[in-house]
Amino acid sequence: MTVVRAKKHLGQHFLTDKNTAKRIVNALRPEKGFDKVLEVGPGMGILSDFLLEDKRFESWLIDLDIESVEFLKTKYPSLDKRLIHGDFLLLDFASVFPGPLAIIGNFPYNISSQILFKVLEHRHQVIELVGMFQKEVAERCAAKPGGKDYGILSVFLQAYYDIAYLFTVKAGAFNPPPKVLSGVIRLERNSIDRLACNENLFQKIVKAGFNQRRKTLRNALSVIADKARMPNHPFLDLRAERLSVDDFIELTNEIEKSLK
Ligand SMILES: C[S@@+](CC[C@H](N)C(=O)[O-])C[C@H]1O[C@@H](n2cnc3c(N)ncnc32)[C@H](O)[C@@H]1O
Repeated sequence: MTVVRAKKHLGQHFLTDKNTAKRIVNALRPEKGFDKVLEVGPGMGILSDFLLEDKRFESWLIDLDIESVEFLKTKYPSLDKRLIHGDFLLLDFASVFPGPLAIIGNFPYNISSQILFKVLEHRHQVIELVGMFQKEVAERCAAKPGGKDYGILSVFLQAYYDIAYLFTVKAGAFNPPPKVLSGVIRLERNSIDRLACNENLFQKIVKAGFNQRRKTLRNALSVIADKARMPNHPFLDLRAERLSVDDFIELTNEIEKSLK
């Protein structure tokens, strides 16, 4: 079988280390309630080999690269409609996967944030994600309050998912090797009721707070409402990076009350 030529614009760095591939697939926890797994960007199938062996769930693959898809068609002739040629970012989830599912991938790093925002958009279906990102992005997802990595992506993701940083992968595990280290993380959907607040206002507050992250929240949030209408709450004297997700929820509820 000829191999797929690595294309830079598709973020193609093929993992060659089978042990790493196995560790990524083994990090899935179907006992959490999914029976379908969608692999984003299977490339030449190093993760798919392990996924398709696992009979606890049904695996689906989507790749944007026609050369990869042709390669995988020959490699896994029985996959049929479970091998999709298409753009994950444009995938109409509801029509292909009506129920709960997990997402896995050694993701193309050039579209990491878009992948994560797509997952957030479909958070009611995506109950788990296991995958590899550029190490910095993986660290940002899992970051705790107080550090420079903690930002909008961390708060939005952690509002809906419990996140664990699993392990780091060196550039030498890929062909061609990327210029950066990689990190594998797992996102698990947390309790649906956690976000007991006005989600729209929550998102506005988080965005405004981090957009001017060196200012106290009282100053940064003046784009949302006049300072005089803000509650007298101690969180407003802090910078956004000091607040946990639960603190942001509490603040959202306080601000909503005082704006009524
Ligand atoms: C980093 S490579 C990983 C390939 C393979 N999983 C591996 O571990 O060797 C990323 C893969 O994502 C695919 N890809 C890039 N953009 C995509 C998109 N928007 N939707 C689906 N797949 C995409 C690329 O074609 C490539 O196969």
